[in-house]
Amino acid sequence: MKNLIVIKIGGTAIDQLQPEFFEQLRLWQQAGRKILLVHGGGREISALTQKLQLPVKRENGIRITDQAALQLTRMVLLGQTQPKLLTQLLQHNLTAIGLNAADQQFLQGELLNFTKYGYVGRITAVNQEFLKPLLPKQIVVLAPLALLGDQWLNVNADSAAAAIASLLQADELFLLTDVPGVLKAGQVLPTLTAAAAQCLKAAKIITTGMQPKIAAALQAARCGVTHVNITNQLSAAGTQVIQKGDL
Ligand SMILES: Nc1ncnc2c1ncn2[C@@H]1O[C@H](COP(=O)(O)OP(=O)(O)O)[C@@H](O)[C@H]1O
Ligand SMILES: CC(=O)N[C@@H](CCC(=O)OP(=O)(O)O)C(=O)O
Repeated sequence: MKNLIVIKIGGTAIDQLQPEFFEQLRLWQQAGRKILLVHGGGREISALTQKLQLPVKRENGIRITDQAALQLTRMVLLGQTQPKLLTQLLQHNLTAIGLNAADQQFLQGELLNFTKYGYVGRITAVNQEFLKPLLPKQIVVLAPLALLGDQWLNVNADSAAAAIASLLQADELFLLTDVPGVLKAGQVLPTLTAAAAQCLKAAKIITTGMQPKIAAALQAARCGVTHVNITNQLSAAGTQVIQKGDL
């Protein structure tokens, strides 16, 4: 989709959005760019899980999601995180609409590995006919959930944003997080290839939530999204994740 920018905002990053973020969205909209926001909410899901004295189980940065965890995830993402982001957009006079996977079968998915992760999926289809007329007029805000038939699936938000950007052939994907990019010895790496990421993972320099983020970014770069950046602000390039011939 021409002129499309997909921005993923991590659960922590939502609480740290600066006025410049909203100003940039406004400038892009005025310039005719289409904007789709995918929000996380992992920290809030874990907080509620702990409050209810249930175990928080993760593997490779992915939440192991049984029925109870799925219910909590849906509650937090659609009842707490998404309205919080929509309210901030409203406060900055930006027109936005929040959608979930079940609206016109908006986001469809498939299971990742039920034995390992439970009801965790990846996004396989976006209802483009429904989306197209919405996008020029408003910012579309999405939670990282998908439907397989009538079964809801929890999707890592980085993976959701990358899949959506790939399926829609976005020009740009920003993975906004709470760090200025991929760090090595305290410095932001300006670029990152798959091969470099593998070495840094083996050296335990890339750990926890940064692992699925980089995997998602590489996937989007491979699928033809022209610019893929991991950063903490839209005005800073942070780390550009690039597709190389050595994958
Ligand atoms: N090499 C690295 N560079 C930067 N952050 C890293 C690295 N390795 C692990 N991390 C961790 O990854 C976190 C970002 O992932 P995550 O917490 O899942 O963010 P988000 O909620 O925005 O998706 C950082 O806050 C940091 O703690
Ligand atoms: C399968 C899986 O792990 N889903 C994530 C969805 C939210 C998310 O990714 O939020 P952040 O981007 O804020 O971490 C979760 O349950 O935490």
